[in-house]
Formats: sequence, structure tokens, C-alpha cells
Amino acid sequence: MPLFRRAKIINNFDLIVDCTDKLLSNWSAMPSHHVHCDIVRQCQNLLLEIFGLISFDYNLDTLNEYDSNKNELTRALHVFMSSCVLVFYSPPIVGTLYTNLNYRHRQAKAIIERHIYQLMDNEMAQTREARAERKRTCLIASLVASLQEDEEAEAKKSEDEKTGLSRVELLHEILAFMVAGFETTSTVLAWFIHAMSKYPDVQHKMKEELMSVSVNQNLTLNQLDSLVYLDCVINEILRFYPITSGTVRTLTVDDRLPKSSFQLNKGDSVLIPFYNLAHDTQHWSIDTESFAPERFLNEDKNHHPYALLPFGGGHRQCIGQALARFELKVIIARMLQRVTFGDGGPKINSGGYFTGLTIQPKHVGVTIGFS
Ligand code: HEM
Repeated sequence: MPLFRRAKIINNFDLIVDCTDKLLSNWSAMPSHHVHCDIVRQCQNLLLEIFGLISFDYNLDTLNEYDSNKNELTRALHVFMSSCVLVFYSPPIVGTLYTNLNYRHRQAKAIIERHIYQLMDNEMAQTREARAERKRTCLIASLVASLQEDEEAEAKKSEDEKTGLSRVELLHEILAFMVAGFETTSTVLAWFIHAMSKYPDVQHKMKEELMSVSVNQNLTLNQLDSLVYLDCVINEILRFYPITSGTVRTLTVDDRLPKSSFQLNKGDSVLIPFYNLAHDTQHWSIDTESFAPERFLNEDKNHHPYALLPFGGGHRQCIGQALARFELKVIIARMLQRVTFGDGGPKINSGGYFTGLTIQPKHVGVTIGFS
């Protein structure tokens, strides 16, 4: 999607910096010895606010200093996502019963639907010319542009003949974007913060790199582009702590695995396991169990392309990967210009993981020191 190409994404640089500054300002109001145990939620708040503004021109107000849950849509999204986790890991019949009978889920879904339809209507209320212009820069405008002109007429056609999306189909697309667009990136950010508290040398090296390109606290796009070690750290976070266990493809023809000649048949589902590939010693020179961002500068610079697949691959690879990488780079650079993450203690910051919609760090307790 052209909207998620770098040329468009970089227009959001100031917006991402401003949102990060808001979170930093909230953190600075806390006592310096405070151990932050809600890092996963704080990262979600940051990415939700950014994604809402970038994609939907909508302020979810999650960085509100007094109440991050003030907005009705934000609250509904959190409820909806917790029930999605339950449904995702339950047998289909249990999932259907739960979503049909659970009052909180039904209420959250109704609120989300009302807001999304409102977003669509606001977009449709613009003139044709304004919509055509906005389509080039704004996700919601671009999605609304695919709405069917005459839904009733389209409904009478066969599936192959139909063009565009109905309002309900668009609702589901927008909801999928909302969920995929913030939960993933925020989980990577939470793993990053946990990793920094555990690997102070890496954090120190990143700060040195930042200081070498920016002596004052400004941050420009050119400076950001020159932060090579920071890119290595992001890659190592994605390798060391994959946030999804893998992806699945269904075979459209019979095939055999190249080395073992193992027979696969049309219709078989094949799991591509991200964690195993990223930790398989056959594909990496430096110990795969060490957290070593330098590997991407040296020995493992030319690793097998399929050994690291955090965003999947092929036709169905992640549409938002350039946006996610850009958001992460800006946020991390901005944070490390101002703060140092410290280890809150062996028990409270013991890591481990929790599998929700993504694989999240379970026990994170960090101190946040301002310099
Ligand atoms: C670090 C953050 C992210 C990670 C690790 C991630 C990871 C993934 C993965 C593994 C897939 C499946 C790819 C495959 O099967 O080959 C995927 C699909 C997808 N992602 Fe992301 N994602 C991230 C951020 C985002 C963002 C920010 C957006 C929205 C702007 C997004 C939107 C999507 C969509 C719409 C798909 C489905 C694509 C399709 O089925 O054609 N993702 N993502």
C-alpha cells in the first residue's frame, strides 16, 4: 500500500516525537526511584495514540496525564482485545458462545462499531475532491475510497463480480488495522525497554551513537538515518524476542521439502516458525542465545534472508513493516536522548513471556532515570 511507503511515513516524524515527549513528560512526573511495572500498557498507550492520529486522524487520548483510559473507544478496544485473546485460543464453539453471550464484549464491539462508522461517515461527508486528495495521505480516507457506491446492487452480484467493499467489510478491515497497527509495535517496544534494563552496555553504546550525531536534544530525520547501531538493536530485539511464533501457509499444489524430500500435499498447512529460524545455530555465526546487536554489523550481516522473518514474507507479508520500523526508531532514539532504563530487581524484572495476541514480556519492572 503506497501509504505505508517511506516517503509518506516520514511525514509523521514530528507527530511521533511529540507523542513520545508526552509519555516522557508523564514519566518525569514520577519519583526517580519508582519501579515501572506497567511498561507493556505504557507502550500500548503510546502506540495507540500515534496510530490513531497517523491512520485515522483520531486522538485516542491514551497519553492523557491523568487518565489514559478516558476515551470510550480506547476502553472498548482494550476489552475487545482481551476477549480476542480468549477466542483465539479456544475451540471455535467456545469462542462463538463467548462473543455472543459476554455482555462486556458485546458492549465493547458496539462502541467500536459506532466509532468506526462515524469515522467512515466523517470521511464520506467531505467533498469528492477533498477525498481524492486525502486518499493519498490518510489511511482512513484511502480505505473509505474502496467503499461500494451501490451496496444493494453489489449484493446481488456473484462473489467474483463484486467490486469494492461493503460497509461491514470495511468495518472489519479498519478494525484489523487498528489491532495489527499498535499491539505488535508496542510489544516490540516493551521488549526493547526490558532488554535495555538487562543489557546496560548495549544501552550505553546506543546513547554514545546518539550523542555522536546530536549534541543537543534535537533530533532530525538525517540524524535518525545515520543511527546504524540502533537499527542493529531493533533487528536483534526482533530476532531474540519474536512477538509471534510464526505464520502459516496452505499449499495450493503438491510439493516436496527440498532437502528431505518430505512429501507435502495440496491443502496442507505449513507452519513457518519464526523463533526456531531465528535461534537455529545453522543459520547464525554468533551464539543465537546471546543478545548481540553487533552480529548485524559483522558476522551475521549477510544471514540467510529467511532466518529472520519478523514481518513474514511473500505476498502476505506485513503491510505495516516500514511504519513499524520507523516508529520504533524515532521513539527509541527520542527516549534514549532523555532517559536511562535500569533493572528494577531480579524478581520484578525477571522477564518470561505471556502469549496474548502477541508474545509479550511478562515480568517487567524498570527504573527510568532522567539525565
Ligand atoms: C513490529 C511490528 C509488527 C510486526 C512484528 C508485524 C508482524 C506481522 C506478521 C508476522 C504478519 C504476517 C505476515 C505473513 O504471514 O507473512 C503481519 C501481517 C500484517 N500486518 Fe503486521 N506487524 C507489525 C506492525 C504492523 C503495523 C504497524 C501494521 C499496520 C499499519 C500492520 C498491519 C498488518 C496487516 C494488515 C497484516 C496482514 C497482511 C496480509 O494478510 O496481507 N502490522 N504482520
